[in-house]
Amino acid sequence: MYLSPDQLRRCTVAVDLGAARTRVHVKGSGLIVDEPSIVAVNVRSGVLIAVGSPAERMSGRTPAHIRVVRPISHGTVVDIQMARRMLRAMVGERVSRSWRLKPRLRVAVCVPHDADPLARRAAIETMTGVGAHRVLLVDTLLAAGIGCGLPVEEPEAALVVLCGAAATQVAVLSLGSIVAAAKVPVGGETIEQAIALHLRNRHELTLPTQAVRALRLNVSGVDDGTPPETVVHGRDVATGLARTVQVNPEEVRAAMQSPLTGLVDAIRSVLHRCPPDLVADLADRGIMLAGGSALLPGLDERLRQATGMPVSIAQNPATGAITGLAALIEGKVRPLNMDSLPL
Ligand SMILES: Nc1ncnc2c1ncn2[C@@H]1O[C@H](COP(=O)(O)OP(=O)(O)OP(=O)(O)O)[C@@H](O)[C@H]1O
Repeated sequence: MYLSPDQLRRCTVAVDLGAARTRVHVKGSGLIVDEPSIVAVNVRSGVLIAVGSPAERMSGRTPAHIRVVRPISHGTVVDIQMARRMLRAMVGERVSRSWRLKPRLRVAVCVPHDADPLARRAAIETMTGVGAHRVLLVDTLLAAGIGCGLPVEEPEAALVVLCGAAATQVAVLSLGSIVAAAKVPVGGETIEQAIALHLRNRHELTLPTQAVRALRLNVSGVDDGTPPETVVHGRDVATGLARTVQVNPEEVRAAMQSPLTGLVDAIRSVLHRCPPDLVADLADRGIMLAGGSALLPGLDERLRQATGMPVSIAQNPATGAITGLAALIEGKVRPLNMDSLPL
């Protein structure tokens, strides 16, 4: 069964429910939401206290009656009620009401390539709960391929590596379909865990999640040369007291490298499952990196060395999937028949 371009063009809203960020594009208005997929809720009263960035800042700093919740995990809605409340709050009461009043609102949603029927159903129920009359599911990898400007509708191979927060998906696309794909549990969050483990072992320091993220992003911004040491504040593993240490960005970079081995293996396994003609196409075009974690320092170089193929980073890697989905509903993509995702 195929999703025709016409079916997608009748959608008004495109949604990417990511483990790290939720993105909503409304036809004619553009990207109206790009926020962390996090809510803070008062467990006594059930009241939503904060959504998106303000809720993220509360993470790890809340009293017992406030819980910070991530309703989406690994690209799958794990708490439908909370995901609906989060979406309503993010788009705003006025837009949310107009969705509910629209009698035939059609929404296109990205779902991971390997989403099982439960995960697909959860995405549909989340959107019907915020006013969607019909929900069309589009493979995130196809959307990302389109969003990165790859010619996915042509009879030639395009290799997209979508590096998200919790996982990385790899696919070879041709003729609007996925020829071979793989998913590995490697992403921005895995890298942060590796850095946290390194700091614990090397400096006997426990760092809050947000400090690890800041450290990683700090290191990402450092060009080659002699990077300055970074001062980090955490809790001493032995004494439990606050302590400050100086961390060399080079050691952080080194700690970030080990989880990436799984990524190279996934690319190799996808290429092994492709017909030789398609693999030959990729010798010139190479690998397209998308997703927020595509910006990890040295990732492109590491993949270049491991595969011997050219590697490029999408212009706006983090918004690749929503850009592609938006192009589909806005009718900006040349006609292509895409595999629809069965329920
Ligand atoms: N400049 C940067 N350097 C390194 N990593 C970054 C940068 N900007 C964002 N990231 C990381 O990218 C990840 C988020 O990427 P993205 O927005 O593609 O995820 P998502 O679509 O929500 O997740 P998933 O695809 O796993 O559901 C986070 O882990 C974030 O820390």
